[in-house]
Amino acid sequence: MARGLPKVKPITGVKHIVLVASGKGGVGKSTTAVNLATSLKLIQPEKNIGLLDTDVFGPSIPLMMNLHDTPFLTKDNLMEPLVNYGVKCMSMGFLIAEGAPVIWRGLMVMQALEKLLRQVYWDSIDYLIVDTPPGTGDTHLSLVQNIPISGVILVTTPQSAAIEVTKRGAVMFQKLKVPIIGIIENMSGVKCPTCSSNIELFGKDVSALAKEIGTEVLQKIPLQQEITTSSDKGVPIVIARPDCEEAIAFRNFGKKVIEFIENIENG
Ligand SMILES: Nc1ncnc2c1ncn2[C@@H]1O[C@H](COP(=O)(O)OP(=O)(O)OP(=O)(O)O)[C@@H](O)[C@H]1O
Repeated sequence: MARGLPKVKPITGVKHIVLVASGKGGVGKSTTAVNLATSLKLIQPEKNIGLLDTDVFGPSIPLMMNLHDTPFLTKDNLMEPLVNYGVKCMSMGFLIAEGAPVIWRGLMVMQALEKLLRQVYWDSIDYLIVDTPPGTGDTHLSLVQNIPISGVILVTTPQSAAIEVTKRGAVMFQKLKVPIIGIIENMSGVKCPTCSSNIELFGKDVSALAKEIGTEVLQKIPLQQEITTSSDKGVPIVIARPDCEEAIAFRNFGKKVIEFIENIENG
């Protein structure tokens, strides 16, 4: 290894780390991470699931998981994750006052990330889902250089602007030798409230991108108002309306992620 590069070191107690990333902001990355983590717990209740929010500037997990307390410290000065829906969560949002802006330089962001990676008492976790900031920046590079990552999920909307940056993200992860588990096509269409036909809002074909980067579209998630309203209330759609089409789609996606991890475990 070149001098000065950090060494990849597991997070104590954590078996598998899955990143959720997107090129563009606002495409539903946190929504995907939250519904994936809660789906994994619903599908495999015996497993321990963690959700780590590494978006230091715009943490969404406290709102989406309805967690607003400050973590306790263990006697070894490690932060105890907060738990909801059976998922252990950690976020910068637990450590700063709600609504307060984070005005930090890069170095401070890296120190915060180090804290989130190394000073959390996860105890024992089978799958740690890591929500990342939008784009491909310092945080992504630091994650890849510091912790072993089983795979990454790319989230995009079927819109040229989003697809283009997703491709750049994919190339970055490929260069860094992080396996791409697949793509989530979010807001993939909207159901007409009168005739139920699918309206393709953005109209681009994400499967072409998937083919180009040698992966697959794991799941299409429609644009559905209830995803936003339940998410804003701190209840992921897979918990709020487990039988709706979107919740089934998220669970289906969760099964594919489990399959991917089990394939790694079985060599
Ligand atoms: N399929 C969907 N249907 C309806 N609303 C959605 C859907 N996916 C996400 N949203 C809503 O869109 C908004 C943005 O979603 P989210 O915060 O998950 O995106 P993000 O990519 O993580 O954003 P950021 O760039 O801030 O990290 C949220 O209000 C969320 O509830």
